[in-house]
Amino acid sequence: MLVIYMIKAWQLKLNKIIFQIKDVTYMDINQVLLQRIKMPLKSSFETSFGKVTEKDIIVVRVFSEDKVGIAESVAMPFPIYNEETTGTVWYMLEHFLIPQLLEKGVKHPRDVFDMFSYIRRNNMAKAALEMAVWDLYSKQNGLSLSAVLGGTRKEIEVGVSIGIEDNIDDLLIKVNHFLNEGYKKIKVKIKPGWDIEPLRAIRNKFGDDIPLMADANSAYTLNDKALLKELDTFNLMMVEQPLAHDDIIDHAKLQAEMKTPICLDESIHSVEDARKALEIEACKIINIKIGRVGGLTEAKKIHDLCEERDVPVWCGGMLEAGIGRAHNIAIASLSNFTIPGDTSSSSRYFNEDIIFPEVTLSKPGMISVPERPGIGFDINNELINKMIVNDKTFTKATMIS
Ligand SMILES: O=C(O)CCC(=O)c1ccccc1C(=O)O
Ligand SMILES: [Mg+2]
Repeated sequence: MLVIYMIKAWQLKLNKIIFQIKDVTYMDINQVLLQRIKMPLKSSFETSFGKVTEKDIIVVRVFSEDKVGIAESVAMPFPIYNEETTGTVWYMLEHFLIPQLLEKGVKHPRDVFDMFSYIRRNNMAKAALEMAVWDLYSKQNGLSLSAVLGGTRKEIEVGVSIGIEDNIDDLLIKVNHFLNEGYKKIKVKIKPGWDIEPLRAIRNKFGDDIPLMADANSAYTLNDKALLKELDTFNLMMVEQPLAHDDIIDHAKLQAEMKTPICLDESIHSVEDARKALEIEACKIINIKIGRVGGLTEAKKIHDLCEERDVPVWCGGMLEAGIGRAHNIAIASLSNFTIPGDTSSSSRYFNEDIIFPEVTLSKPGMISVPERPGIGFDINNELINKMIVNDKTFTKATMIS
C-alpha cells in the first residue's frame, strides 16, 4: 500500500517537473496557415451600427512537429464595431504578427501577448494568433483548453442575442422561439426609435421574470438620459454599452443615476481599461470578448480582476463560427463567468458549421465544456475548403531567410 502511494506521489512530482520543463522549452511553431472564408448567415443580423449578412472569417492554424492549434478571427468585414476589419486582421497577421511569432518563438502561449504588446491595438488580429497558440499548447499537453485556462465548469449557461427586427411581431416570435429552446438570457439590440416599445412588448407578453437585457452598441448620449432612465422600469438584467464606444466617464455619470446595472462591451480593451472603469464605477458588469481584448491571456486577466472585486462577467459573442464558439466555451468555464453568455448553438446562425460536432445545447440553456485536448472539436475541412476566398502558408524557413 505504502509503496503504491509512494509511486503515485513520485508520478505526480514527475508530471509537475515535466510540466515545468515544458514551460521553459520552446513550443516549436514552424508553420502558420491562414484561410479566409465567407460563410452565409441563416438570416441577417442588425445592430444599431449596421447589418451583417455573411460571416467573413480568417481561420488561423499554427503547426508544430505533430500538432495543430486553431482559432478564428472575429473582426467584422467593416470597421463598425471597432476599428478592425477582416482585411486589417489579415494585413497585421501577414506583415507583423506571424513573421515575429515564427522568428522569435514562444515557450508558453502567455508570451504571445507580451511579444505583441509594442504594437498598438489591433486586438482581434493579435487574439486570432494567440488563441491558436493556446489551442496548440493544450493539445501538446493533452489537456482541454478549459483545463489549461483554469476553467472549473463542466457546463456553461448560455443566452441568445436578438438583432433589431423589422417589427414587434417578428421580435416576439423570435423571443418565444429562443425561450422555448431554454436560453437563460434574452438580449435584444436597441437603438433610438427601437427601445421602449420592443422591451415593453416583451415584458407584456412574457412577463416580468424572463431574464432580459438590452444592448445599445453605443447608440445614445447623455442627452438621452431621460429615456435611458426609463429602462429602469423593465427589470432588465443590465443595459450593455448605452453610450460612446470610447467612453467611461459618461457611463459613470449615467450609472450613478440608474438602477439597472450598466455592462461595458466596446469600452473595454484591456485589464487596465477594466480597472479604470470599475474604479470610477462606470459599470457593474463586464462583457468579455476574447478578440476585443487581444486574446485569452488578457481575457483571463480581466476575469481575475473582476472576480477579485466581486464584479460578475459573461462571455460576449461576435457571431462566431464553430472555432470561435469553442474558444468562447473554454473561457466561459472559468469561475467568475456567472452570467449566461452570448454563445448560442451553431444552428442559431448557420445551416452548417465548420466544426464536428456542431455546438448544441446539452440541456435547455446549457452547453457542455469539451474534455478532449485543445478546443475539443474536430474541423470540417471539406466545408472550409468550399468557402475559401484566400489562403496563405507561412513557414519558419521562408520567414527567416
Ligand atoms: O450572438 C452573438 O455572437 C452576439 C451578437 C452580438 O450581440 C454582437 C454581434 C456583433 C458585434 C457586436 C455584438 C455585441 O455584443 O455588441
Ligand atoms: Mg455588445
